[in-house]
Amino acid sequence: MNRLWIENGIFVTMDEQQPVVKGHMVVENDRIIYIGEAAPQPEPEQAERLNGQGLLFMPGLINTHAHSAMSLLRGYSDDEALQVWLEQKMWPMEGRYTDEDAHWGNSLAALEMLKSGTTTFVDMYDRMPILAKVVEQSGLRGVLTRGVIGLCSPEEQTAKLEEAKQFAKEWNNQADGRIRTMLSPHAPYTCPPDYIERIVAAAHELDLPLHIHMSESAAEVQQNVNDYGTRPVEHLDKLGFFSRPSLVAHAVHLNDEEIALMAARGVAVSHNPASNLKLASGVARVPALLAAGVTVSLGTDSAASNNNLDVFDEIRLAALIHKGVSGDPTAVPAIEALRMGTVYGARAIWQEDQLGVLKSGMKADFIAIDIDQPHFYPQTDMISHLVYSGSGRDVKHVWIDGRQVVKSGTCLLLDEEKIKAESQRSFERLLGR
Ligand SMILES: N[C@@H](CCSC[C@H]1O[C@@H](n2cnc3c(=O)[nH]cnc32)[C@H](O)[C@@H]1O)C(=O)O
Ligand SMILES: [Zn+2]
Repeated sequence: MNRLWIENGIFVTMDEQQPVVKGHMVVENDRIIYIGEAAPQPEPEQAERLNGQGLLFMPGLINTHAHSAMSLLRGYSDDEALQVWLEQKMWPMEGRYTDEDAHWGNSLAALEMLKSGTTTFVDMYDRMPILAKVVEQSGLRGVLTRGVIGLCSPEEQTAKLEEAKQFAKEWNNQADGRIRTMLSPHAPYTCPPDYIERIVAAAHELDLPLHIHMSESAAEVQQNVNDYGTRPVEHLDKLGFFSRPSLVAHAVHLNDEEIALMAARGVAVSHNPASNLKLASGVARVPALLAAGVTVSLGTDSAASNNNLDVFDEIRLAALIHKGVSGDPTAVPAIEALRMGTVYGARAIWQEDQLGVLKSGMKADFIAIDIDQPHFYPQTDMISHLVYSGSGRDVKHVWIDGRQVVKSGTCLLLDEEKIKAESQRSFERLLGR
């Protein structure tokens, strides 16, 4: 039995009932068992005690769209349009990856995510067993899916789908339940309709959710209309995609009918503001999506189009850019942006009953921010400070499933120096291959 009793802390809970608590939190094994202003009664026995003075505690951040292994390609191709970046820069480099490269890219991402306060992430890529092992070791929580590109022979399509199914079956609920799995056609423009239908059928067979890149650029939407006579949302709907719980990344170019259809089907969105700005894909219609009742969460996309994995950046961008493009300073208020990185993230991966809120009975996935720094003074509205002044660099401690994984900025379960050195060597080998 492990017990942790935090005293004297400020807790930004994301719980509508008591949004900010100054006081105590008690964790037993993987769960929060108490949070409140008064000291817990009776006093927890044999608990490790932590003085929360100078710390702000909040739910761990949830990154709902990433490609961890691509961390090795950070800074390799900047300032290009999506299709050029993807087809001419990323794919050739990814084609040269070995298992070892994937391991170091994934480890680098795990290190960066943990240290900047992400406790759960969604990842779509290949060589997924390698990432699953990194998740297992690092203590992270992940929703993992072997993404498949269908621009290949029917035999290769089948082999990729089988690999994706196998991975999903083998790893679902592994790592003490911290790993969940999904299936994912990469995008409507990289998977022919009949292949998407086969993937949807497999998701029904295995009872899994689906993930996909959708309506990221205007060119992609136009191509979908030219090739299939419909825009991507209707196209996927006709293929049965939304008959499964689904999470779509980007969703930048949507019309009102598409937003209404997504709301009706319960489709969740991973909004990736930094990646969309950098690739000049456009700005997603987040206020309209939220108004329609669509769950909007936040993702970094990969470090090759971001170029970091700091979800605080996405929170801040989400709170800023929609004001800028709409001319309405009340668009996406701070608290709503913070929800997108926590509660709505949990909802987008169908784990809102467990994650995203600090409340008795929830999983003990939480982070401690060092607020004894100039940019957090005067200590007034801490939600405003987190969104508009904070960053992942302010994260001091991280717990996942009640286990401390980052202590005073150091990852307890990963070898930081080795990961940095091996990532550097992997990248140099990739360049020379
Ligand atoms: N290599 C696999 C597919 C891996 S899915 C992950 C893919 O998503 C690509 N990717 C990363 N970010 C984006 C994005 O924003 N839009 C579209 N594709 C992306 C990434 O380069 C990678 O090729 C196959 O051949 O089946
Ligand atoms: Zn992506």
